[in-house]
Amino acid sequence: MRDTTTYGTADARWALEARGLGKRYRRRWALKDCTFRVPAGRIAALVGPNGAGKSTLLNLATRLAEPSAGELRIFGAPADAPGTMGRWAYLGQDKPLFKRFTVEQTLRMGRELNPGWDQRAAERIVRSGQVPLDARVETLSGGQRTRLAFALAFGKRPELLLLDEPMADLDPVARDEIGSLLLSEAAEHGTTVLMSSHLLSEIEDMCDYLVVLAEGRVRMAGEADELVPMHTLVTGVTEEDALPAALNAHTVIEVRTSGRHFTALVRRQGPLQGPWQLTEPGMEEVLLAYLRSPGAPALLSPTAVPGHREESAA
Ligand SMILES: Nc1ncnc2c1ncn2[C@@H]1O[C@H](COP(=O)(O)OP(=O)(O)OP(=O)(O)O)[C@@H](O)[C@H]1O
Repeated sequence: MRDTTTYGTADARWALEARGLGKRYRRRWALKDCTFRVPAGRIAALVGPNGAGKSTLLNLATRLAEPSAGELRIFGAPADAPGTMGRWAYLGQDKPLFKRFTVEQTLRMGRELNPGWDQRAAERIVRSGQVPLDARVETLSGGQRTRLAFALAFGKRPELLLLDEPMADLDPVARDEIGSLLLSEAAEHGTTVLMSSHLLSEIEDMCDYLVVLAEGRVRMAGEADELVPMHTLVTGVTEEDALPAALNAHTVIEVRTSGRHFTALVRRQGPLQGPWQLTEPGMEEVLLAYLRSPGAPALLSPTAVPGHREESAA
């Protein structure tokens, strides 16, 4: 039996906190030794290549799967503690809705199943997308269904919204609309969002916190504003067909060469001095480099390390 008594109000500042979290399917670890946290109120991206463990992490948070190791806390309480389930809403790619229900009946079901239901918010979301209340779900377009699924999720008034590539099947216009809707609803209610996505431009536009997974492990986690500026793109000429030795003082995440020229994304460990051209990478460039280099040393900003200066998230 797990301890459900030790969490207090201070811990609730962390929407998610994983310590040594792991999930094994037969002999293979889908998620291993994951330790990170996400402060409440952030729009966090969950990024990683196919098979990195993103859905597994969301399944552990939503209790669709049980951890094989470690623990996961949601607002300071174990994910399986009584009462935790009412604090989050989950939206996956498949968006299970009853096809024969009308939009209105779907919202009524949301109201009947959820004690804290916010009918006004749910209706505002469907109406702002011109989704007719009397239309049957089976007649809605993919974008309209996604909007209805968002209305169900936000109507629950969750403190934490967990999204597994919810916009993957939308066209660019619908994606932009739903993205704006998500940001404005989350800002209005102070909702924490953890959103898995493969679209780096979408992440750069929407997210202020990053959790990067590769091969089941956390490769990077923390405030985007802290993590991205720790990196520099270095362009120069190789020395004897290799990266200049002076760069070894830094953490080289990724190197690409073309003839005698190299471009390296490095995590600075001090001043960068040499006959090189230095540029500041954007979030997308940093994420791409980490996604292409799953073996790169992990990077967690202090906010993302459980137990580290708790006051830093305030
Ligand atoms: N129910 C399961 N049984 C066995 N293996 C599983 C199961 N679910 C996931 N896995 C394995 O765990 C690993 C992580 O899968 P997961 O779906 O979490 O990755 P993902 O990052 O969400 O990938 P994608 O971007 O493709 O959706 C994969 O190797 C996958 O095959």
